[in-house]
Amino acid sequence: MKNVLTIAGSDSSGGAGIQADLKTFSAHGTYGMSVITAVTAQNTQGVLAVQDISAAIIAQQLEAVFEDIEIHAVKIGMVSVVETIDTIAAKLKGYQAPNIVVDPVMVSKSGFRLLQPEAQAHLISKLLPLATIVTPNLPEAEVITGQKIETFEDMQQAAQNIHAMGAKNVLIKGGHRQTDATDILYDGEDFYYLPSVRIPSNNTHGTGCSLSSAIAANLGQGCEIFDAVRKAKDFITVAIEQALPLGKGVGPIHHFYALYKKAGLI
Ligand SMILES: Nc1ncnc2c1ncn2[C@@H]1O[C@H](COP(=O)(O)OP(=O)(O)OP(=O)(O)O)[C@@H](O)[C@H]1O
Ligand SMILES: Cc1ncc(CO)c(N)n1
Repeated sequence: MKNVLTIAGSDSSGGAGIQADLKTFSAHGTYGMSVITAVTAQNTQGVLAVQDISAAIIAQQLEAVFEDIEIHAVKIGMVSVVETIDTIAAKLKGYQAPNIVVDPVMVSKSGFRLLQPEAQAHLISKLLPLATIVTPNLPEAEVITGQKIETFEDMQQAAQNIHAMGAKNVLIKGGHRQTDATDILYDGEDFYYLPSVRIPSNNTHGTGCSLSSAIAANLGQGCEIFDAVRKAKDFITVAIEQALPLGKGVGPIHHFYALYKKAGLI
């Protein structure tokens, strides 16, 4: 059994954040752990409020898990503020954490800001150099690079620019593209296209969180980077196809569908 840690915010509706990450880890047969950076009051319709957790408690959560349990991969999601980023960067360096997946969460699907503007530059300078892979969506890649991204060529250019900021691998996600939902992986040498049609679903709450957690679980289980991303893309596509029409807004994806199907339970 491989042990995978998420460092992220809590989503009370269970579709994104820590809850999506832990469900994804379980669906991949890994043992999931969590360091909570913020508590959001959130549902399928939006984010109502956020309480950031103090840097001291974040540091103690990190110490609690790293001092006790071997960790094979780490996913970083919502980090809110500068102090949170500093704490995470220092601890992950100190413990020489392996397989770090950075999902540079900035704004929720409903448009609520989950990363303070003054923390954006900090995320770039402190977390990207630690990243085995960083997984921006198109608006996040635009903020990180300062360039407009529309075409596949723009996505490739952005991936190269973000790679130059220190991330070993870059996955530019195509969930916000107008046409298809093709993602592009760049490993510093080659580009790999992960093609996908756009599934006409309103229930895509937590897609980004779950994709990055799936990549972390796959890396923790020993996959090479392309395999880890390709398997995660397959997982997210099935999970979106079978998404749950829960709530009055954007419902969650189905984290366990692929697993149940494989086990012959569906
Ligand atoms: N409608 C869709 N059809 C097929 N794939 C999709 C769709 N929406 C998102 N995806 C895929 O889901 C993954 C997450 O991408 P997306 O760009 O939605 O992330 P995100 O914006 O960070 O998500 P979140 O809103 O949860 O933060 C990507 O692999 C993307 O291609
Ligand atoms: C806590 C949390 N993290 C990440 C996201 C992704 O948008 C979200 N909606 N909520």
